[in-house]
Amino acid sequence: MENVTIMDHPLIQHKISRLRDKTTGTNEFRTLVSEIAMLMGFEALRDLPTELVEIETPIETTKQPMIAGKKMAIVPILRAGLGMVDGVLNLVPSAKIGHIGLYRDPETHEPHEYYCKLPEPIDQRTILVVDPMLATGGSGADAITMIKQHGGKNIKFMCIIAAPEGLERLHKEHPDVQIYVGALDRQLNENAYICPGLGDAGDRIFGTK
Ligand SMILES: O=P(O)(O)OC[C@H]1O[C@H](OP(=O)(O)OP(=O)(O)O)[C@H](O)[C@@H]1O
Ligand SMILES: O=c1cc[nH]c(=O)[nH]1
Ligand SMILES: [Mg+2]
Repeated sequence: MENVTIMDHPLIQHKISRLRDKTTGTNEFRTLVSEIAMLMGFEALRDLPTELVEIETPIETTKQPMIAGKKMAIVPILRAGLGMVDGVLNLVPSAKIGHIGLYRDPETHEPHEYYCKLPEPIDQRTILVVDPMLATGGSGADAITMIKQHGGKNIKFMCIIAAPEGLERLHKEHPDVQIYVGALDRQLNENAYICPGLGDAGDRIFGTK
């Protein structure tokens, strides 16, 4: 699929396997989500624009590449996306952060919006939307639609685990968005949870249930 990257790095795979284990507690779970976000972010941001900047080394003056401007936004989908923000911020400490609040109705599995605040000027930023889980794809697709309605253009989406159904939906509704997936799982179950998955990412990050 064009614009879709499935991570195959052994370090990422190992950490995702640790996340799946139901005996992994909140503390380790949070750390792993943050580490995976950083490793995936490294790949997702490989096309960040650079510009040549004059630098004086102890030997001579030279022009060398540096990240152009400070026009990046990380946009977590609340709540679970929050767990991925720190990891990406390690890579781009000056990034601005937007928030999109969506929860999935437990019966219909449809996403409901409850918050949206994005950094301006959103149309000039590289936007990295983060959410650990892409299940039916409804939340991811709606979040990207909201960002586009606010003027966002250059959008990437990064999730740790995706179901085939969600990946297909997101790609179909937003073919322009580059999608980065840590692991592509088998299927959704009757409650629209990802199998084998890791359970409810938000509950495991925040210790709720
Ligand atoms: O692809 P979808 O079928 O839309 O499902 C994925 C969404 O479900 C989870 O959020 P949830 O609604 O549990 O909210 P939470 O992060 O507050 O727990 C997850 O973090 C995604 O946002
Ligand atoms: O498997 C799933 C599906 C949606 N949201 C989650 O947190 N986990
Ligand atoms: Mg949840």
